[in-house]
Amino acid sequence: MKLQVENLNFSYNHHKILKDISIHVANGEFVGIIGPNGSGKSTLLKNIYRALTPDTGSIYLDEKNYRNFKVKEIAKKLGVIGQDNSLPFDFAVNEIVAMGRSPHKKLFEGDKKEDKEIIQNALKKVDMEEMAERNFLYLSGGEKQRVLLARVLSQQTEFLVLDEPTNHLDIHHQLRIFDVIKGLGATVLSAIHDLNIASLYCDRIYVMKNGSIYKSGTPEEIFTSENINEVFNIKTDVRLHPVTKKVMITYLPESIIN
Ligand SMILES: Nc1ncnc2c1ncn2[C@@H]1O[C@H](COP(=O)(O)OP(=O)(O)OP(=O)(O)O)[C@@H](O)[C@H]1O
Repeated sequence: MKLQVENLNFSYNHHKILKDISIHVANGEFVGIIGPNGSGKSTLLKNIYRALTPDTGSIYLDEKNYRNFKVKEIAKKLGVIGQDNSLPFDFAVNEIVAMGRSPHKKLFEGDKKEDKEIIQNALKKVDMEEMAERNFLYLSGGEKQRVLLARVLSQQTEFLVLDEPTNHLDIHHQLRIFDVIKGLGATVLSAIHDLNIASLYCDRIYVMKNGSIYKSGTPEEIFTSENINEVFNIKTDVRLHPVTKKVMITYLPESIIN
């Protein structure tokens, strides 16, 4: 499944937020979006997962214009994790994960054996099997995030749009979730704050600044000290890690290096 966004513009109350955005994600590619707070990452993803409607521009999924997809058709193809997981879900964890199966079913169709296995497997992947019967409302922020990830895994879509999917997770679960997502072989577009995580997992990265695409390229091309300084106004030391063979960024804050 591939995505193409062409010349997308979006405004909130006549205030232009996204300016002429064109991006593409190839089939099976893992693409990150990085950028400072307020640069427009979430707004772009919301336009892509149809929570917002662009002012102008086009979005294509496998060459088909988005406007020509029915809602259920999109839900079979596109799994989404938004930024806000404080949803008022008064349901058990396994019921929420089961919701991921609904695009694949008819109205009022119950869970088959195959659905139950998919749900169980999704819970296992995010380490939430033990909490399957717990009420979602009373979970910690990170546990809620893992449940919503399990829901999206149970949806079994070819394309995932993720808005900082691990921002509430401890480092073990961050790596575990990204390993799981990477292992799916799905097409992924994800906003990521942690530059080292982006470097580890992304094939390609778009950098956003002030509502525009500032640069795009491989992690090696994007993560230079110069680029990071231009976008985030910080000093860094960047080198290729001998074990991961990925670019690793060490932050050099003023109070520590002086
Ligand atoms: N509902 C809204 N109404 C008006 N302006 C909004 C709304 N939501 C976001 N904005 C503004 O749009 C701009 C882009 O916000 P967005 O959330 O897309 O940034 P972001 O890059 O995802 O930031 P962060 O890294 O903080 O999550 C910001 O200036 C923000 O204040």
